[in-house]
Amino acid sequence: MLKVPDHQVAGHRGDGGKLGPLVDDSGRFYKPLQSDHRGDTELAFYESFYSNTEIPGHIRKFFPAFHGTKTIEASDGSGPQPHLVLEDLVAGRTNPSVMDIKTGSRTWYPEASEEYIQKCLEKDRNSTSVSLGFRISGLRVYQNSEAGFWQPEKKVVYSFNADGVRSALRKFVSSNLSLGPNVDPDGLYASKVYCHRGGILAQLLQLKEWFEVQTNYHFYSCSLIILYDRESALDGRAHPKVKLVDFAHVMDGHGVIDHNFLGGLCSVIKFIRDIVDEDNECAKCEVNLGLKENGFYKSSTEPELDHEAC
Ligand SMILES: O=P(O)(O)O[C@@H]1[C@@H](OP(=O)(O)O)[C@H](OP(=O)(O)O)[C@H](O)[C@H](OP(=O)(O)O)[C@H]1OP(=O)(O)O
Ligand SMILES: Nc1ncnc2c1ncn2[C@@H]1O[C@H](COP(=O)(O)OP(=O)(O)O)[C@@H](O)[C@H]1O
Repeated sequence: MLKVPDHQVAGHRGDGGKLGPLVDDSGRFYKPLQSDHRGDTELAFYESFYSNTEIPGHIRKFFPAFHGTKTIEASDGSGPQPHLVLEDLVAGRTNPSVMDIKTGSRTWYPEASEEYIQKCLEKDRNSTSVSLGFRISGLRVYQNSEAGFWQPEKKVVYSFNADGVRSALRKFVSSNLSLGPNVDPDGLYASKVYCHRGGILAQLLQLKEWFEVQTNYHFYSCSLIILYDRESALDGRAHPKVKLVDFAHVMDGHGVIDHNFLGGLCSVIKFIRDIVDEDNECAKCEVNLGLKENGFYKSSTEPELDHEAC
């Protein structure tokens, strides 16, 4: 049985008669192949990425598994349409908290039309993309069974400045958002989600190591998805994950570092590190996990990070 995903936080949505992704109950996410070059580009990326034997296994895990394409009834009622068949990143989680971070200060790619570049430039300048190297495109934070999710409206998210981004990243790991906007977010889950062994920070550092050397692809307008399970966060099983999605504008890297994405990634890491640095529980974790050396964060060299409590 296909349905519009409950946990989608950004992008084109399939409700209200529009074209958007669908999910089934066996853990698959069906993204419509966009009719212009975007669909072809994204399909070509998945095929290239999963046939590229140079991509290390510990890097593949940052990408949704790819199961080819399938023609299914589209969400907008337009009849059977081809879709990418992907792993549903939140399958099996009851109330996942999810954030979409569009990474890179520049979302337009060199070969784009002047009209498209202008449209992207406007969004990049009017958001934190240019100033911070990334922007939050959407988020959804689970609170409790009574309050449900905190999910600010799109126009609120799009108006975040640097302080808004900082606050949203802290709210993402807080338990008291339902008490109202005047209550300081408690950051209760920061240690379990951001700096936990195998947590978001360690995964981002691992991804950064790859971006420091990979020159095959340039990831324009691509998003980092960060997610975790709040309900089990306090007993150390938050299962925090970093994933990459949206490859509709991935270009050939031509042997050059993707400094646009890498710069944005470093900036995301810095924002999360600042939250971690202020957190007492996290301070213990950093020492235990050896994330820091002489006061500086070092990149993880562990090929597989596990989820044991630190
Ligand atoms: O169609 P629009 O104007 O809503 O723009 C889409 C963006 O929505 P936004 O307006 O920024 O909320 C949308 O952004 P989000 O994923 O919602 O952040 C995508 O960038 C989409 O591009 P593509 O499907 O990845 O090629 C964008 O589509 P295109 O700009 O490629 O048409
Ligand atoms: N494989 C996936 N599994 C679960 N959710 C996904 C997956 N891919 C994307 N999403 C959700 O859909 C949103 C939009 O995805 P994206 O690929 O950027 O679409 P668009 O091209 O319409 O912008 C993401 O922010 C995320 O919430």
